[in-house]
This record gives sequence, C-alpha cells and structure tokens, in this order.
Amino acid sequence: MIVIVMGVSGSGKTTVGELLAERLGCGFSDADDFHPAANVEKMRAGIPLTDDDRRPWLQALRRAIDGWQAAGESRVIACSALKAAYRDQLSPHDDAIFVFLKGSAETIAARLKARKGHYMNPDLLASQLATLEEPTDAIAVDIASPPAAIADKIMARLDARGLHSEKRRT
Ligand SMILES: Nc1ncnc2c1ncn2[C@@H]1O[C@H](COP(=O)(O)OP(=O)(O)OP(=O)(O)O)[C@@H](O)[C@H]1O
Ligand SMILES: O=C(O)[C@H](O)[C@@H](O)[C@H](O)[C@H](O)CO
Repeated sequence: MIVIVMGVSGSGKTTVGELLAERLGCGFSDADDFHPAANVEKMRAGIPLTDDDRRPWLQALRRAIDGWQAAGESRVIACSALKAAYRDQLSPHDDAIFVFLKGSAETIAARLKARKGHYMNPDLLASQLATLEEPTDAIAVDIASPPAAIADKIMARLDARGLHSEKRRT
C-alpha cells in the first residue's frame, strides 16, 4: 500500500506522515528529499516552483514508488502534490491512496512562522494555496487537532476502506 500525505507547505505532511508510517509499521519518505538542488535553492529564495521544476522531482518519486511496489513494500510518502496533474503523475494507475491535510491559511502560516531549520520560505504559502487543487477522492482530514489525533483519524479512515496494515493484522 502506497499512502501519499499531501497538502501545502506547513500543513503537517512530515509530522503526520511519520506517525502514520509508525502506526502502519512501514517506511516513510519525504518528497522534500527528492528535489534537485536547484529547486531547493528556488524555494529558499522564496521563488515558487513551476510545472517544469516539479516534473523531474515527481518522476524521481514515481520511480521510487515503482521500487517499493516491486519489493512488495508499503510506504508513507509526504508530498505536496498540489495539482491533480501532479497526483496523476505520482499515481498513474490509481495505485496510491491520497491523504489530504486541510487547514486554514492562518493556522498554517502560524506553524510555518514557528518552524525552525527548514529551507522552505514561509512567504511561499500564498502561492502554495493558489496552486492547490483540492482533491475530491482523497481522505481529507482537518489539521486543527494534534498530530497523534490526526494519525488516529487517518487510520480509522483507512480501516473503513478495508485497508489494514500488516502490523495490525498479525
Ligand atoms: N497537527 C499539528 N498541530 C500542531 N503543530 C503541528 C501539527 N502538524 C504539524 N505541526 C507543526 O507545524 C510545522 C509544519 O509541519 P511539517 O513540517 O510537518 O509540515 P509539512 O507539510 O511537511 O511542510 P513542508 O511541506 O514545508 O515540508 C512543524 O513545525 C510541525 O511541528
Ligand atoms: O510543490 C512544491 O511547491 C514543493 O514540493 C513544496 O511544497 C515543498 O517541497 C515542500 O512542501 C516544502 O518543504
């Protein structure tokens, strides 16, 4: 099972994704680590990425997904996946489950402002929100609650879809 935790920068993808992977008993990967250096420098400088910037990044991620699937491994991935076309690139055969972390601009801006040691320039939030095309078929969860409560909610929604982890089955 491939689960992609998506949403704008600061919505909590890494925080919630790591907890979710723990609960599912599988590995976790952060799409942030797949960006070419030029993309990271752009974001650090507060310049929004373009479709062309994101293409090789999404391709690299998809290759990684192919690898996990070939190895029969489940994985939780944190990836903004802001546009429907990006989600199609990541999951061309609808073989990934998307979890959408949804919250107000105010909540996210405050969290980004408080976050330390990350390359992402908080000024990019407006462009992230403008680029976001909200998914209609994802597991959408509100980010107002603490991370553990959000992870619990996602687990319940996965269960409701009949998707149980190996860990919980044994
Ligand atoms: N549910 C939550 N409640 C309170 N704080 C949170 C919650 N989720 C995340 N945070 C905090 O908000 C900040 C942003 O979270 P995180 O880095 O996980 O977001 P992200 O979506 O992965 O961001 P990016 O896409 O920029 O990497 C972090 O400092 C994190 O500790
Ligand atoms: O599509 C994008 O604009 C990027 O992926 C960003 O969202 C960052 O990677 C990340 O969210 C910031 O750390």
